[in-house]
Amino acid sequence: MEIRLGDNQYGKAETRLVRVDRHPDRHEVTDLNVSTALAGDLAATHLTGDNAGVLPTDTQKNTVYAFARDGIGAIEAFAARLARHFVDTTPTIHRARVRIEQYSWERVAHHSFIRNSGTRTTTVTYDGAAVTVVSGVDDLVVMNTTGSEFHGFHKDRYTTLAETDDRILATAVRADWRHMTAEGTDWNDSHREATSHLVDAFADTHSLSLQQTLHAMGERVLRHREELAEVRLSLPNKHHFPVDLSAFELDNPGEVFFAADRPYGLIEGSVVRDGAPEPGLAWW
Ligand SMILES: O=c1[nH]c(=O)c2[nH]c(=O)[nH]c2[nH]1
Repeated sequence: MEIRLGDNQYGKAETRLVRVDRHPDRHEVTDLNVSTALAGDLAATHLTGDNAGVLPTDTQKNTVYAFARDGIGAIEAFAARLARHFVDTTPTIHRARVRIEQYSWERVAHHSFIRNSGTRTTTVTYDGAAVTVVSGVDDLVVMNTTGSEFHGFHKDRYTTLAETDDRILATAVRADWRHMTAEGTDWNDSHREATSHLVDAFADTHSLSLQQTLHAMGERVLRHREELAEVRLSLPNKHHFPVDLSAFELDNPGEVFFAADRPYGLIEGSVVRDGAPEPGLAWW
């Protein structure tokens, strides 16, 4: 019986990096969580413990901090710089994936900030030939207090869910969108616009299911942003159940809800532009 080493990768997960840009009139904060993953000729370390081809994860972490000394810029560009460096300067490394989460700080005074919810994300991969860029958001919490229905669903002997023509629809959006190319895009502008299209579509869509809303959100982004090829969405259905107040001889005309945190429906899907380039390493 042959047993072989399968796919593998390694890196430093969740390097926390904060950079302060000190301008005379104001400070700016860049607050990141950076994860690197490298793959290549790494059989020796797995099979015999020969580490000659292993760039330590500690070095990967140090590289993140050292590169930040020159400035960070858009996280997509910073991730691409790191990914290229690991592959182009380490003979055994043939692929790098750099994932960055950026926490949002809003300046309220010269050097004072409030942290906003919602995280900007990117995943950049490089295989020595092509850079693939995915941008996104995570934990973008949105709610519609009406304009959402859910009825007509399949029922079997275990179904107890009541049909509704008016419910709260709330979710914490995770969205990842794949760029057509790695060059020529204003990353900050593209990110701001794509995020605002997602939110607008969530707000504007009269929803018959969260699945329908998911499709509307992805479609809205692709219709407006020609630099994007595909949007993948993961939408937890943050259920809000009307509380039965009849025991207290009170009615509840859609005003008092129990906000459940689990379990939650998890609605996931992708919306793709016809004829877009193949994803390559985008989702690796
Ligand atoms: O928008 C919804 N989609 C579902 O698939 C589903 N299932 C469920 O119980 N509630 C909902 N809501």
